[in-house]
Amino acid sequence: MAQKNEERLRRTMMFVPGNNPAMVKDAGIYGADSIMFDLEDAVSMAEKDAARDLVYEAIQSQDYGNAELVVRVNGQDTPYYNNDVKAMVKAGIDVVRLPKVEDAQMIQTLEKDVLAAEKQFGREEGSTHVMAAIESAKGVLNVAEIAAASDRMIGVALSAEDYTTDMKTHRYPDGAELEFARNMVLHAARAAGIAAFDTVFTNMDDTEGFYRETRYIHQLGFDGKSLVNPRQISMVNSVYEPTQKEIKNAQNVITAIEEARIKGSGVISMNGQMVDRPVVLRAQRVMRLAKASNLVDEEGNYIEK
Ligand SMILES: CC(=O)SCCNC(=O)CCNC(=O)[C@H](O)C(C)(C)COP(=O)(O)OP(=O)(O)OC[C@H]1O[C@@H](n2cnc3c(N)ncnc32)[C@H](O)[C@@H]1OP(=O)(O)O
Ligand SMILES: O=C([O-])CC(=O)C(=O)O
Ligand SMILES: [Mg+2]
Repeated sequence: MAQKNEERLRRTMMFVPGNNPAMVKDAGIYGADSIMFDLEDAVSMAEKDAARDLVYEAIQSQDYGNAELVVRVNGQDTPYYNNDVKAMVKAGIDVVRLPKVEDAQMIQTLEKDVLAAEKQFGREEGSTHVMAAIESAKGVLNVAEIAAASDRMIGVALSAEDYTTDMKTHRYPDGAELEFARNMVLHAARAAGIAAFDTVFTNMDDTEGFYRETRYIHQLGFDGKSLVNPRQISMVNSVYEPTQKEIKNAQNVITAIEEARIKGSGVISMNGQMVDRPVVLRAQRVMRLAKASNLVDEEGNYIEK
């Protein structure tokens, strides 16, 4: 079952077109934290039913390792939405990603439909998580209530291709057109205690632009990014990978606070720097990222390369 909380890293959520048998089959080999099968915009109208069947079969039969399995279903205003939700819950998907979410009511409808499908197909009630893609001005303005709309919510994602279209602009290299939306999505996610995902970057040849954008959203505090291509996974991971200095510092913080706890104190001084709960929480996140990047062993010791 999917982990809702901080324990699961969600740096990379890779779109996999649901109508492409080879991509669906091999999606697990690239090491994405989350694999997102797409039934929506990557799939033509004529292929909607075939894609749903293909993804359903793959979830049942393929081994995707530890990756979280997500499906982007078709929107609630389409004739495909109901069958998508039913089939994916029946298959045991971890997370249903609803596109073009504009208000909390849409998430409450999804929650009701997911619960009905869990009951119908004998799946554990509450085991299917959901997330929202924010793709319009209305969605951005309502993102705080959307993020808090259901206990099943694990995250909110900004979807900049549709969003910039709605805003009557397009994407520029400096990203100024996304500044407000990025900050709204991120703050809504943090206030609701769920993950924030930045949008896709679609120019496969612009590696420098991809790094620049990833460094920027990492600095803002996003958990990760939606991706369209396996080559983008290692680039995101390298940006999210902590440095040796950050790891050593995190280890010292965790050791020092543990020693302080034994002595009955919650706040200590380390090299002139105050160490309290927020510092410890940041250190624990650094160690989770270090472990996921194979930079430390099970005991948390740095692995010299
Ligand atoms: C705005 C939106 O809604 S975005 C979301 C919808 N869009 C998508 O889902 C698009 C997904 N991505 C793709 O289809 C492709 O990566 C493209 C079209 C962007 C680029 O295609 P290519 O240049 O052919 O990719 P590339 O040469 O890097 O492919 C290398 C390998 O990775 C595989 N691959 C590429 N993209 C993906 C993917 N998203 N998922 C799984 N496998 C993939 C290819 O099949 C290929 O495998 P092979 O070596 O076994 O033949
Ligand atoms: O969710 C995404 O990043 C892709 C997408 O649909 C969009 O940008 O409109
Ligand atoms: Mg979109």
